[in-house]
Amino acid sequence: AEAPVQQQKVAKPNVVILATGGTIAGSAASNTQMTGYKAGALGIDVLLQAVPEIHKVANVKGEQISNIGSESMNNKIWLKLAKRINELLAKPDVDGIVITHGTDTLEETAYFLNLVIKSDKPVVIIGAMRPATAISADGPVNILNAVNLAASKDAKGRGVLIAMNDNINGARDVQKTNTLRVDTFQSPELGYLGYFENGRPVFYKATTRKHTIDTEFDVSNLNDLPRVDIIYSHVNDDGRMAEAAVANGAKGIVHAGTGNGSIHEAAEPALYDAAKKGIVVVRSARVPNGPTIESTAAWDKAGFVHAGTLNPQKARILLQLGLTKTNDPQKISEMFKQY
Ligand SMILES: NC(=O)CC[C@H](N)C(=O)O
Repeated sequence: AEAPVQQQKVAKPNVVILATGGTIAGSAASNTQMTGYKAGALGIDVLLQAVPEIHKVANVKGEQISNIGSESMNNKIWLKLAKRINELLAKPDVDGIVITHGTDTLEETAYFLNLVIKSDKPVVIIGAMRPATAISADGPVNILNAVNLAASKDAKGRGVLIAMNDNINGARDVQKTNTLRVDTFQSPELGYLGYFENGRPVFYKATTRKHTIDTEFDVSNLNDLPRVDIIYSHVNDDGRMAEAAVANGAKGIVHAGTGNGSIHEAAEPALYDAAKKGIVVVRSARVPNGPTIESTAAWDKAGFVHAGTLNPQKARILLQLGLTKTNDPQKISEMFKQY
């Protein structure tokens, strides 16, 4: 006799949510309060209780990594987070990761993880602009979209993704572009990778830059990262900040220059001195859009690296990781062309 037709039960994907703090876990005194609340006040369990729908999509587990305002993010939490993600994704029964994070430095954590996670499984970062206690809080829908994305096979191999306000941005190109609005995360220069269409992630583009399993960076034996300072140029810049960076032990300096990464002539001597001491200097731009490219000036001769389309805070991360491998500006310059 023929065997009865069996209903094939498709197992739900397993997604782990790692909570680090931020407005998404923020609590205010009233539901009309949109600023001045306490970020990182609510634990992971409270966040997940607000979105029971996620359990239809995936088997979800939560872990608390930290509970801070992301303006206070540091190397220690970054390394803890990266090592935990690598450990989890190495398990065959973990299919994807969602990280909840404050929005202030979300783009930095995203790019850091994009360079050090050793798996092609989906890693999604989200935050919120309105505290969890607010009317029309944006956290819950971002959590639902993020779990959909982390559970999706389509999200594999695309690098770390940011899922906020129904858009999918890539870690390398995303920026917080507005201090208050919920549509703050954009990739103004290079565009979104995709959108959520009725909760379903749909991709239209992919980055050409190396990430995750294709990078040379490995944090598994690191307990700290090299010190890199950012110096923001302006009228009357006189190089004192560059001197202070050197005096405080910077191994690298990112110069957020005017225009196409220009340096004030009064600040040049301090930066040339830094380069002579073996400190790697990267020229980036305080202008929000457009690449920082090579120059005909003495800057290239001095070995200053140009940041391309990375903004100063992202250039800083690539320089930190580059310095774990070499302090040869030429080799670091190659990294800025690849990542
Ligand atoms: N919207 C936010 O998440 C900002 C809150 C806080 N400053 C943080 O980044 O954690």
